[in-house]
Amino acid sequence: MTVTFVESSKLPTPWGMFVMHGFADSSLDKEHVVLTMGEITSDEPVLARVHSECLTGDALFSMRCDCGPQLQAAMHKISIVGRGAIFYLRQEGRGIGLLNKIKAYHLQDCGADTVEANEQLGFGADMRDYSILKPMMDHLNIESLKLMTNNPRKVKALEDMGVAIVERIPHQTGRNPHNAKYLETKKGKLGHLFEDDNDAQS
Ligand SMILES: Nc1nc2c(ncn2[C@@H]2O[C@H](COP(=O)(O)OP(=O)(O)OP(=O)(O)O)[C@@H](O)[C@H]2O)c(=O)[nH]1
Ligand SMILES: [Zn+2]
Repeated sequence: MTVTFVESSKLPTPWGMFVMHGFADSSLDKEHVVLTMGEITSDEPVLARVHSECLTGDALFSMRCDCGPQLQAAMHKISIVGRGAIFYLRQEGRGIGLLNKIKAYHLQDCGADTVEANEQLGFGADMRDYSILKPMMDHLNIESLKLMTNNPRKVKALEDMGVAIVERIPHQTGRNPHNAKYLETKKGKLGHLFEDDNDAQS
């Protein structure tokens, strides 16, 4: 795995000015970005979101999942404190890719849940590899994270790689009638921690 820094630029957004750092991942032929705001290199843990690419949710306004609202909420929370980082990892469809995710959605349209659909396609429930994160953190001199996530397996996977996570910050938002079953499956089969049935913006 070789992740190398390429360039940084400004990225103005509705939540303020971020700096966008681009990285090339030669082993997967992928391009990742990290959005940062404020001074992130001090010892103080960095408010962070490790966000897995979801073209449908992040860019196409899909209501099948909660990814788009989660991304926007993370940018909003970071803008409030004026300091943080969003690692936007190109792990579409929990690592199976966009076209396989569409196949999985088709199976879900026919009654499977999100885990069963992956399994029917011959994949594990979650195929993500977070090892790309550490070289990006090292390049940016980010030492420890306050991680916005509901997924304890993500926290464990990062900690097992040596990423210091000082706090997990619940990140519930974007529930709607189209993703209610999906969120229940994430809670029941993937261990996601949802505090109640309503959005709990924190
Ligand atoms: N294979 C598959 N991937 C999905 C599906 N719905 C969303 N995804 C992908 O799931 C990834 C996001 O993972 P989630 O399980 O929603 O959440 P998480 O990142 O593990 O946890 P949080 O940090 O709490 O958001 C993105 O890459 C989405 O493209 C689905 O039905 N099938
Ligand atoms: Zn999504």
